[in-house]
Amino acid sequence: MLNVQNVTKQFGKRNQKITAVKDVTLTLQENEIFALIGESGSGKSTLAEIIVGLDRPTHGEVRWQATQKVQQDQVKRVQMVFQNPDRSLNPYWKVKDLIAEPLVLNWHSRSEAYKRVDELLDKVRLPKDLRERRPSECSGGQKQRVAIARALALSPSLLIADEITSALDPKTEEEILQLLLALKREQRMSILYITHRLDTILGFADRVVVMKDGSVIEEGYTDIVLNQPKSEYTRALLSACSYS
Ligand SMILES: Nc1ncnc2c1ncn2[C@@H]1O[C@H](COP(=O)(O)OP(=O)(O)OP(=O)(O)O)[C@@H](O)[C@H]1O
Repeated sequence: MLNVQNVTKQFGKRNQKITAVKDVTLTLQENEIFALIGESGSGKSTLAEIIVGLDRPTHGEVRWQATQKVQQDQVKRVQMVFQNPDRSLNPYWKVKDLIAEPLVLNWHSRSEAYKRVDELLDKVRLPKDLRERRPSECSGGQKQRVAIARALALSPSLLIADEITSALDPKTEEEILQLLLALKREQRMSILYITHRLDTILGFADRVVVMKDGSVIEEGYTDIVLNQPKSEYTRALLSACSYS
């Protein structure tokens, strides 16, 4: 579905360059959950922002279906949910307006957009009475579901979830993972799931890429990478989260 081809991203000026992503090549398939794993600073968010079109690579490119370059319009095909809903959701807006916003920005009338809000709340298993609430009147898990509903409004084929469960308790985290699995099944969408915790992805992600210092260290089917890690780095990540 999408190829990331030799992508490198550097920040900073000539004598103080930081290479956040180094020559990364990977392919995302249709209808799969693809996990991007690595410790803090390994380049996961930078790569995600390049895929979603929020940033441009210094070298390399992102291509859809082997032929099309990512363009402005294709940003609709990929939507991103961020770690902290308190930063991504406007606190003064009601849930119905937060979810309707991408539709209104894409030429739907407000009444048409509001009609879709109930359907989107349903998709993320939230009750309709949440429509009139503001983010401060929702729990952390509910806020992430609102952010997911908003991301689903434009029916993307790829959803990027960047550490979306890191502020949630284990039970709510598990519920969000189950929701993503259901969305993959029901919407036939792909999900790029970014986390630093390897233990959350078994039985969830189909494939995994392990990143370190901007480079891909290891890649493969999740159960194989977790049960037979090839690199020392992956083994260390596994023992850090006491996976056995
Ligand atoms: N806008 C920027 N300007 C300069 N350096 C940046 C910028 N964005 C990221 N970096 C640097 O690039 C490297 C990779 O950062 P990135 O946020 O992609 O890592 P990450 O794996 O997502 O980390 P985390 O899990 O902590 O979010 C880090 O060294 C970071 O300091």
